Amino acid sequence: EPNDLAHLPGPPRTPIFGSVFMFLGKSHSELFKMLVELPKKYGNRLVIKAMHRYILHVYKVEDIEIVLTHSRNIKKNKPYTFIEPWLGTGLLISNGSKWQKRRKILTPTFHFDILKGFVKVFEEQSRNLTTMLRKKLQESNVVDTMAIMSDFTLYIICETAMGIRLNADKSAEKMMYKKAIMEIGQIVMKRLTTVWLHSDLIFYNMPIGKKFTKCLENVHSFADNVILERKKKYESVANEDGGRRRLAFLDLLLEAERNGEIDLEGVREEGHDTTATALAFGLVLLADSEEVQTAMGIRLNADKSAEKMMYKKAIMDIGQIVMKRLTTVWLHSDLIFYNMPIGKKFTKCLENVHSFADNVILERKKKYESVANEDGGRRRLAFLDLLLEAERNGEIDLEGVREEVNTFMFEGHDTTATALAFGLVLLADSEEVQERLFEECQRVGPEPSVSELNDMKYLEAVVKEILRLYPSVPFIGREITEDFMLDDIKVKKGCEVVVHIYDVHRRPDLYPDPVAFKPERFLDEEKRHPYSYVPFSAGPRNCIGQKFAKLQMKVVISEIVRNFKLSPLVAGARPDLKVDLVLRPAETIYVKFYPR
Ligand code: HEM
Repeated sequence: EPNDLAHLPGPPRTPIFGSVFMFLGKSHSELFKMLVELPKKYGNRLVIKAMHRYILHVYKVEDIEIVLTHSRNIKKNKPYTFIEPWLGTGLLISNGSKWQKRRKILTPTFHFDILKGFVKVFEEQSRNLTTMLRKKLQESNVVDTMAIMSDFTLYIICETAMGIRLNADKSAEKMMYKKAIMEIGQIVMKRLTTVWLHSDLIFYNMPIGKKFTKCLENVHSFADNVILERKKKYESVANEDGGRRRLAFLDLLLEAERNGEIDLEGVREEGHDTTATALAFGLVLLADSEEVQTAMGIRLNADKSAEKMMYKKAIMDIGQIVMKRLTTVWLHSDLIFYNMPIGKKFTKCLENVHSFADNVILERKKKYESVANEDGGRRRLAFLDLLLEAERNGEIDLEGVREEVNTFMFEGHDTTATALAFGLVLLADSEEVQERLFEECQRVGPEPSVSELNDMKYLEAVVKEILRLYPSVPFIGREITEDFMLDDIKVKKGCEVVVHIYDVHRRPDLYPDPVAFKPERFLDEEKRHPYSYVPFSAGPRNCIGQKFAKLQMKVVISEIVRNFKLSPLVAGARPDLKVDLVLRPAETIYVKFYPR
């Protein structure tokens, strides 16, 4: 059966090797330029043959829609297998039922409600960044954008998703981790474009493969430490609480209080309701039971026994008094009741039960807040806790936890960091955009809430335009597992399809004056094909962290614009790019900062 792809245009193919030779010996930035040139030479659908593999590259919006929305062709293509030793088959790389199950477990951890809690961390880290920058500017105005942004995003992913604060004593490990990621990206690209390095046997026995192994050790040791640290904390809380699930009744109320859904008085009332119910059923002794203690998330230990006795006695007395009052008609009057010894005793008893209940609330609140504050005010079942809980329940093993931590630690920081680093270059080059943003920030005031951030339309347009010009993941690929039609051509099982996000975003027919930085493009509700803008991909394998990424970008960009004026080293200059796992500048990029 003839292969439709064999007839599509593309670089010259030799019978056995296909087109692999054209990539040999090229630098990473030369490779990037070559890739960008391909559609100009060969059109919107082209094929590169690598040995026996047909790799279809698509640039047409309609084709991109078909590929990305296909519900069963969700398997990632060959290059992803080269990063499997690092990320395992975590969410980015896995497929089939494993991917489905994991996606289901992890989706709630990036729910909008959870993001709202993360905004505090975004803000705090943005303030730390501006403080750091102000200090730094006393020596020099020239700032390495990638360096500051990758620190910023790494702090954030660790603090929000992992529940771990990276402080000064971890800076050596952090540096090693970041350096290893950069090297892994370069090595993987070298391997991809050098056909004999595809063989594991050859690759791992050459210096480049040995270096790769060394890098893996470094990234894994960093991630393992994060897991270990959080696991220790998680288990210490879980064990203290007798292995119960963490969001006990009282925690839920305290959480609601933190979120402003209920006030402290409400917490007290709810807490007392339980007492009241217990009373009503005459189950006074319930206060002594495991269940009540579990619900409240506290342990009544020996040093509380006096208070506990007092509480139980008070409850007994209250029961007796209420019955007496009920059956003695003149005691129904508050005026009489509270002025008689029985009423005074009642008041005393109330004080005792209230003080007991209040202490329970206070104690748990202290513990709850110490955890919540340590974790930067985030909600408690963040990403890593949820995984650890799933591990406790036997839904995932520790290796699975590792895969996801490695995946999210990388995807969750490096992508956003590069977008921000490029974004600062673009902003620096346009005073006009900075001023317009500054005005919008002034209208809202410092520390905008999530809904205020969402209302900042110009900020939204700026973030979109940054990701149009510099989509952190410039291309993505699939291995076809089920034949499908791309309009008139049949794409068969075993082929690979590559979607070029970067190139689509710069097509002049879709974006007039495509290389210009014009956030205004996204202000008018002009009808644009939805698949002409896909920085986060689309369809079933879209980015799980897109809201997280955009919100984080908005917070830090507005904080920077509020505090600094940026200017370029060379007006109008745009960095050369290179192939890597994410879009990277070929050289370090600098921007000048001036305090406002
Ligand atoms: C500006 C920042 C970001 C961009 C441009 C971006 C882009 C993308 C793209 C294009 C994909 C599809 C990849 C593919 O098909 O191979 C993807 C997937 C993914 N992203 Fe992001 N991403 C960003 C930030 C984040 C963040 C902050 C997180 C985590 C907190 C994250 C986690 C993931 C994961 C886990 C996947 C795989 C999802 C799946 O296959 O089910 N990303 N991202």
